[in-house]
Amino acid sequence: MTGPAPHPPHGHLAGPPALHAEGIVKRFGPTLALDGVRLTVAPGESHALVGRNGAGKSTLVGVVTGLHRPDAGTVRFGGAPAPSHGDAAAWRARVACVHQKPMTVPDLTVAENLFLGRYEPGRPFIGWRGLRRRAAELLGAYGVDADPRARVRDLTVEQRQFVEIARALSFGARIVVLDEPTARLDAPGIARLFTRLRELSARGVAFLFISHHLQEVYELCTAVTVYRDARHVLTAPVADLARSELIAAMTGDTRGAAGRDRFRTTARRSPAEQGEEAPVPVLAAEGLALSGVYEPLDLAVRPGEVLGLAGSASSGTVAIGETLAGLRAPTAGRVAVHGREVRPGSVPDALDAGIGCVPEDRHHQGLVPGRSVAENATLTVAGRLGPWGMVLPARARAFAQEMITSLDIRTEGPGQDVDALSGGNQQKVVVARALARGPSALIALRPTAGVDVASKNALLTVVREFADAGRAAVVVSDEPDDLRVCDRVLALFHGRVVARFDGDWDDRELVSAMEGAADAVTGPPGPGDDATERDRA
Ligand SMILES: Nc1ncnc2c1ncn2[C@@H]1O[C@H](COP(=O)(O)OP(=O)(O)OP(=O)(O)O)[C@@H](O)[C@H]1O
Repeated sequence: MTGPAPHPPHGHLAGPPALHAEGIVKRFGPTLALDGVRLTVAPGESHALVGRNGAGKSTLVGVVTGLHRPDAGTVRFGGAPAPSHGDAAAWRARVACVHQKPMTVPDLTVAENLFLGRYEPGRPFIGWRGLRRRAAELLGAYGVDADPRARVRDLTVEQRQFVEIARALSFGARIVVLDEPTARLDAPGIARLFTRLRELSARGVAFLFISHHLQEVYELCTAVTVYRDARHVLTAPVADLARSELIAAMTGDTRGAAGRDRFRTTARRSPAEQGEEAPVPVLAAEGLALSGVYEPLDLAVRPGEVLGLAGSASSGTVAIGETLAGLRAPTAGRVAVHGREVRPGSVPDALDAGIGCVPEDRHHQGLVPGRSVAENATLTVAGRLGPWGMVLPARARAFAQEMITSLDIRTEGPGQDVDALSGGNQQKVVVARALARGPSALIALRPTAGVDVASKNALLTVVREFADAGRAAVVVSDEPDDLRVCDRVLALFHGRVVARFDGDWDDRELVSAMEGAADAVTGPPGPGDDATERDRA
């Protein structure tokens, strides 16, 4: 299926490619991150770049945005050679990148952010009124609904992304790189983003879209390029490529190893179905509440069980998971492991009680930069492996090696610096770390964010096996694919349980419950199933 670059979707947008990269080679020390790859994005085209964790996507983004100087190869914008390295303003005028992490300055206003780094010729002072007026015009021109006087920190993720896009386009860029732009948006936000991107495409703006969500690729993009192990594998019109072919190109496996229904066959362990008496829960919460975030909740996760907490960004599910793991103190209620009460809001006590956590923000709560994969994977067991600061390398390396294999972490080995791993592989190290101490209960907050489609299954299999060994797991996610590993799922909307799913469920019902369409607890209650909301009045 390798072929020439796809044609632009609309005849009137023909012209030299918005972006053309060819023969790009990039090394990081001994690692060959890009091995002679190419990429061509036509004007007005929405082009997806996909590949497994570590395939080289972010490195390519770095090369075409002027961040990394390639060791070989050429980059052209609209037919003209890329600016010289170091001329940041010239790069910004050609290509923009909207990262998962906002590049805007949170304490400045929208207007200030839009005109940051631009001087007005002949005017020594900034005219604030003029600035705001021009900001309003710019926002209007790109259909961005944000007040120029608002501080960027007060904007929603969605508004911030639009401000960044408007800013980039006003610099003259005709191609925008979107790196996992939907990661922190809920379903309506994603729909609005896509509508806006389609409008901009129709006006000739090209997009390079990096995503592990293949359904989004099919929804938004007209062409797709696949990289695998630092090489270009395929470029094709999205419409011509079946999902199975796309996954096969990413994994190099034509036998469909990344089958999505893997967990459907796993026997779910609802005691109700098995007619058993409910065993004593491993992890229990009673009347757990966080004022203004989620309402009082009882939970009981039994041995062998994976409980799902499903909900969008504002549902409170992440906060519940963080409370269970001691990252937040609840305003009411208690948490216990095997009947032992855990001190509220204490991570060390939660760890001692046997709770392991995969936090949502791996950059702040997950990894220690500048340390090896083995050190990071075993951080919480430092005490067991040896005195502080003297982690026994052999045991740490053995555990890390086991995790590298079972979680499919792409690294040169346990001794590699964690900073050198790709984003998805760093996430897997965070999962390893949560398991390092042999916890009884695992709390996994959006564990597969940034993880590629094949690695997702490896990771969810690890969660399933963790529970199957008689322990308990809680998976917080808004992705039906993640929730398939669960025995039962509670769907939350605005801090309240709105639906319960037991046994086999329909993903569409689950998604509509997360979007607030269901406002009743559904599904048969199991005996002793106390995972319902309390004190609703
Ligand atoms: N700063 C760096 N130093 C050393 N190696 C690096 C560095 N950045 C990336 N690499 C290596 O380059 C390769 C490609 O990484 P890259 O981040 O481009 O992958 P990716 O496709 O974006 O992956 P992901 O989907 O996980 O984000 C990986 O083997 C990675 O370990």
